[in-house]
Amino acid sequence: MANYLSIEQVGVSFDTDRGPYVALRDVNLKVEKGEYISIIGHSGCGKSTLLNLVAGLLETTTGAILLEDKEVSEPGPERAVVFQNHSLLPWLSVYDNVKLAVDKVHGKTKSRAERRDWVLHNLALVGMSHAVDRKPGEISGGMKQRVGIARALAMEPKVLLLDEPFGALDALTRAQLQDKVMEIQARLGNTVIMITHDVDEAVLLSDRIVMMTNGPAATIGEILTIELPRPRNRLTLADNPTYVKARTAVMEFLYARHALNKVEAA
Ligand SMILES: Nc1ncnc2c1ncn2[C@@H]1O[C@H](COP(=O)(O)OP(=O)(O)OP(=O)(O)O)[C@@H](O)[C@H]1O
Repeated sequence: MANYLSIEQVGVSFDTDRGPYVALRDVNLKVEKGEYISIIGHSGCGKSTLLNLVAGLLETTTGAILLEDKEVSEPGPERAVVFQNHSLLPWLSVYDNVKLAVDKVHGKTKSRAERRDWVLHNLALVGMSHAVDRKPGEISGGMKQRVGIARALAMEPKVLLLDEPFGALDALTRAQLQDKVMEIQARLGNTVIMITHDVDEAVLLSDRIVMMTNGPAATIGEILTIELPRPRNRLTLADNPTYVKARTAVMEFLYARHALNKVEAA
């Protein structure tokens, strides 16, 4: 099968006052359609840089990113991003925030009524039907994040890019939203790339966990395949040997083999 998303020999170097800073070097990754990939690594290793490259928000210095054999060179609705700090427009209602994206992407292909149904359908998917008329300032952080996910899904992206989507949420809301995303992915078969700092989140949600080495010149250190059947249930997995083993492997990578030394971490 041809590669769906292919990150080939990618390197990124930033110009800084002190000369070029090589953030990423020799990053290679092939992602299959429908895969759920997590990227984990210490702060500053280049996770967001990698995600921004796939989003087309940043250009590679070397190498290329191909989606269905087409080189990624700019942002596009086929690669929708959900950021940690929900980027909803505060003066628009929940409905209008999603509608804006739907009009942009489906303005020419769907009728007015179809677009309205599509906005409502995606808000229902994330469990937000009850708050369509509210403004972002009137809903919780978890609800805002749901709207951000609905907005991204409504664009029917080939790849959904999640940059620490649950990072700012309390533990309970986080768990609820993780379950929601798993449920949606099971239903729609989205291809997802998610940045996380949370080992349990990575193991629970992913088909594969991409573990990054520390910068400068960070790269993929190891890729761990999570052989757990779906649907996955956080309660029954807690003492599942495969789960525990995967969790330990990620911890070992991050805190033993690629631990940040105290000077770096300071
Ligand atoms: N525009 C830029 N100019 C210069 N250096 C940059 C730029 N963007 C990122 N960097 C540097 O590149 C490295 C990778 O940054 P990036 O934000 O991708 O890391 P990260 O792994 O996502 O970090 P975190 O987990 O803290 O969000 C860091 O050292 C950062 O300081």
